[in-house]
Amino acid sequence: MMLLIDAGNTRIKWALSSVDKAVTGGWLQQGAVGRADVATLLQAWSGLVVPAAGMQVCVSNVAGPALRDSLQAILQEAFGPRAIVEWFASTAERAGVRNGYRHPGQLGCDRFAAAIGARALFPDEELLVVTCGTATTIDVLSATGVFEGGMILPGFGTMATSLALNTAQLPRIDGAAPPEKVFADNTVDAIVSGCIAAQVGAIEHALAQRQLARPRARVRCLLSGGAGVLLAPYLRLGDTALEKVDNLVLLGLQTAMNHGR
Ligand SMILES: Nc1ncnc2c1ncn2[C@@H]1O[C@H](COP(=O)(O)OP(=O)(O)O)[C@@H](O)[C@H]1O
Ligand SMILES: CC(C)(COP(=O)(O)O)[C@@H](O)C(=O)NCCC(=O)O
Ligand SMILES: [K+]
Repeated sequence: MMLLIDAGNTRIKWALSSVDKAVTGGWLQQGAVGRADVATLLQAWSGLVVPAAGMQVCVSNVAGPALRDSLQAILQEAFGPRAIVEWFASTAERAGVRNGYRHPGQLGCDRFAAAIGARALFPDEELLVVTCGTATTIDVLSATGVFEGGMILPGFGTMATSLALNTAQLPRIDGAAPPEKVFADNTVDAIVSGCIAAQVGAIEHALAQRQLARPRARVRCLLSGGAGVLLAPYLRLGDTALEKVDNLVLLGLQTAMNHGR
């Protein structure tokens, strides 16, 4: 049994996985909580049955040291010394993915995990790995498993919130429905439409740049993260296949754990 944890800047996602190495995904249980509700994880995890050999835990945390301390305390309280915890980190190579960052440790460990998960799902394919969370990241993984590099931009929610914070007249748009028209006739729809355009535009631009650089290569685009569902219907990727994948980071942690260091 393995407890996999993806602590992002907005939400903490987790899943309990069996140790059957042949299976990718196949969660026994899963959940997600907002960062402010991290304490509620104690209740969720205290009920888990701990195997005799202990509970293997793998955490990807990009949400800072305070959240790490909270998670550490919760894991300690839930499992005590029976928790065997790995704090997943970006390294030069893991589970068949080579990290092309100049300083490998600087790459967000969620991005490295997502790349490992992507390669487990589509081995030997060139992939554009897009994660639409607090930030949107757009990363290129070569068919030979090299994380070649990527882009970071404000995520959909972060973009919209920054407008509300930095202007006098623009409201927050939390939970707004997708707009009926691209060129909107009201403020909320205009913000949503603009932020969708920025996100979708960045993804399409990234794909076009990759195709310019390698015209004959086939690329598959993987879309993950909280805002992925909102954005997917607007993406126009031509011949490029689009796969919506839940929990790419958790899949990557599972793959990395099964692969060993
Ligand atoms: N139902 C939804 N519709 C649109 N956007 C959503 C929805 N749920 C979450 N989001 C967006 O997803 C982002 C959080 O996604 P998540 O993958 O949990 O981020 P992180 O990994 O950074 O914690 C928020 O910025 C929010 O904009
Ligand atoms: C880019 C990120 C903020 C994404 O975080 P998220 O949206 O998943 O909360 C995170 O991967 C991070 O802090 N990266 C470190 C810098 C880098 O990857 O280059
Ligand atoms: K992200």
